[in-house]
Amino acid sequence: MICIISISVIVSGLAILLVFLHFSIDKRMLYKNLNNKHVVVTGGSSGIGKAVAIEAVKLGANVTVIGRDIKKLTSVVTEMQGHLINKEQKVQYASLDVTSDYNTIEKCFSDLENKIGTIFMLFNCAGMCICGKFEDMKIDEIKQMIDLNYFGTAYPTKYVLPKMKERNEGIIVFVSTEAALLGIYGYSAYGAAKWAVRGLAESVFMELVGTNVRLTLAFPPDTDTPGFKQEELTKPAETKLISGSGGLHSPSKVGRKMLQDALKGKCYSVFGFSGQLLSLLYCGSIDSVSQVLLQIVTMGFLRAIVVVIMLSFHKIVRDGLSKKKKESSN
Ligand SMILES: NC(=O)C1=CN([C@@H]2O[C@H](COP(=O)(O)OP(=O)(O)OC[C@H]3O[C@@H](n4cnc5c(N)ncnc54)[C@H](OP(=O)(O)O)[C@@H]3O)[C@@H](O)[C@H]2O)C=CC1
Ligand SMILES: CCCCCCCCCCCCCCCC(=O)[C@@H](N)CO
Repeated sequence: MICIISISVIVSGLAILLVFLHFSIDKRMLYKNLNNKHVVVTGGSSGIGKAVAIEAVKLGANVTVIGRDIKKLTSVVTEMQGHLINKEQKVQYASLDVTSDYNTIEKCFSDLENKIGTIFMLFNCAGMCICGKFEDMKIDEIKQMIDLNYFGTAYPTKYVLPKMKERNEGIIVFVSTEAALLGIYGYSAYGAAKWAVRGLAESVFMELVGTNVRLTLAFPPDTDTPGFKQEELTKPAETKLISGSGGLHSPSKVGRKMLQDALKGKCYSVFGFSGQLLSLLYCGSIDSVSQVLLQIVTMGFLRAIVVVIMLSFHKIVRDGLSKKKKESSN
């Protein structure tokens, strides 16, 4: 009897929760194309940002790519011109260091809008990783990680956000990393900056409730870009092993998934098995009833699995330590 009563209490509680969620979660926006829309991609001259920019051109957008090196920028503009789908479409570049002070960012973005129109979508892809244990990092590298990855995202966002809210339309994408779902050896200064990006996003999510402006927070795994090749040169062996367990993915696939998720109005954009697993467990988003249900049903079980995975990562670190101890005593 008690059993039947408790089961029916749980079932009806769940039903009430589902109905509540159905009516309380903001409906997702859905865009199928980007015709006549201005899309700005910081870091659009290489890697993931370049892939996003080309994908946006294929969807009919007017695209601006931002970076520092003019050679790389002009070559991407030429590449984008090869993918235009209509005659009115415009593509351009702007040379800007996103770690500049806010006034410089504001001036550049306002010029961009004067040239090809109000910004509908901002992709913050400019960023980089200097790997190393925290105690081995140079002081200016620690600062550089925050200046580029955090302020390089926060300032352009500060410019577009109030205008988007005023128009009640627009999409912003933050590019974080899987290393901002789970702290990882060797991604200390970099990871902290990307956690800051995530922290900003998760507050802004709530500040956007009830509006038609959307923010997508992307958590890419290792992606085979020029930036990735550069970071591999100084990456600790432990970091390579741990980070590599999520696989190495192509920038075009990662960029396309990110753009599609953003057009669907998703809060989180993850890639591959590791992204699904980590975002299920270390979740801060409420995207849909089915997502919440899946989290509730699988959380305990998946937590157990990830504890084992994390312990295996600890073992990699310990093994690395004893290997180094042995080497130094020889
Ligand atoms: N590749 C990977 O494994 C992963 C990457 N990420 C993140 O994805 C984003 C893109 O990375 P990825 O494609 O690998 O990097 P790339 O190094 O290939 O491209 C970086 C882009 O950012 C631009 N950029 C760098 N510094 C500045 C600056 N100060 N001002 C303006 N533009 C700048 C670069 O142009 P220029 O140098 O000319 O300025 C380039 O266009 C980064 O935020 C990165 O942290 C996240 C997870 C995994
Ligand atoms: C069967 C295996 C399951 C594994 C589950 C857990 C996997 C954790 C992987 C963490 C990957 C972190 C990638 C960071 C990429 C990044 O930001 C840098 N490349 C910087 O550019």
